[in-house]
Amino acid sequence: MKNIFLIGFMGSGKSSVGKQLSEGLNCDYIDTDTIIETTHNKTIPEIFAREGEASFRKYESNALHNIPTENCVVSTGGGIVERSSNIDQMVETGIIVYLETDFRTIDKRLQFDTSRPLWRKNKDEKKQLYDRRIHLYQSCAAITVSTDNKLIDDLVFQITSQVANE
Ligand SMILES: Nc1ncnc2c1ncn2[C@@H]1O[C@H](COP(=O)(O)OP(=O)(O)OP(=O)(O)O)[C@@H](O)[C@H]1O
Ligand SMILES: O=C(O)C1=C[C@@H](O)[C@@H](O)[C@H](O)C1
Ligand SMILES: [Mg+2]
Repeated sequence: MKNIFLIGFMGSGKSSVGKQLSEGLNCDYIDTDTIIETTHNKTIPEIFAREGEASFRKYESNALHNIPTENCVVSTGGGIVERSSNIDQMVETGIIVYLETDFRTIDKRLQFDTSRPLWRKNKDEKKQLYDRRIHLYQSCAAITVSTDNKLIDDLVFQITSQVANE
């Protein structure tokens, strides 16, 4: 099976959906954020605070470049599309699924979140980041699934059927 890369903004559900999707497809599961935290033995907020975002992006590209070449569902970090080399790798080696989610939905899902350094910014900055990134997600996705008002189970079902047609 080709790798399946889940992309989308913070809070779109890449990690929640990815785990269940991999179980349904009976394949391996990888979350690039988890790989980074395990490899460097630090939380993402610690990496951002001590080393900065640029360092985090290097770790993220390394994590992506070292995953197995097939049979994995990969939940990426929301900023994976910030580097074009990451996009190229995902396009060339797998099927990219974009979990499209309204900003208002994300704002609601992450209202009490403190684990995402880029979500701690003010609302205008977060909306600007969202507006800039949606074009990147849209431009590289083979499959787009809207997650607003959808249950994780239903998203897993929808993605499983759409991936089978690829
Ligand atoms: N379809 C959904 N319906 C309701 N809540 C959801 C849905 N998908 C995700 N959530 C909730 O939103 C929060 C963020 O989800 P998750 O961690 O899976 O997002 P993510 O896309 O992996 O974010 P990140 O880019 O930061 O890794 C969690 O509390 C999760 O339970
Ligand atoms: O959108 C982003 O840039 C991020 C999303 C998270 O998955 C983590 O990768 C980190 O908090 C950065
Ligand atoms: Mg995640």
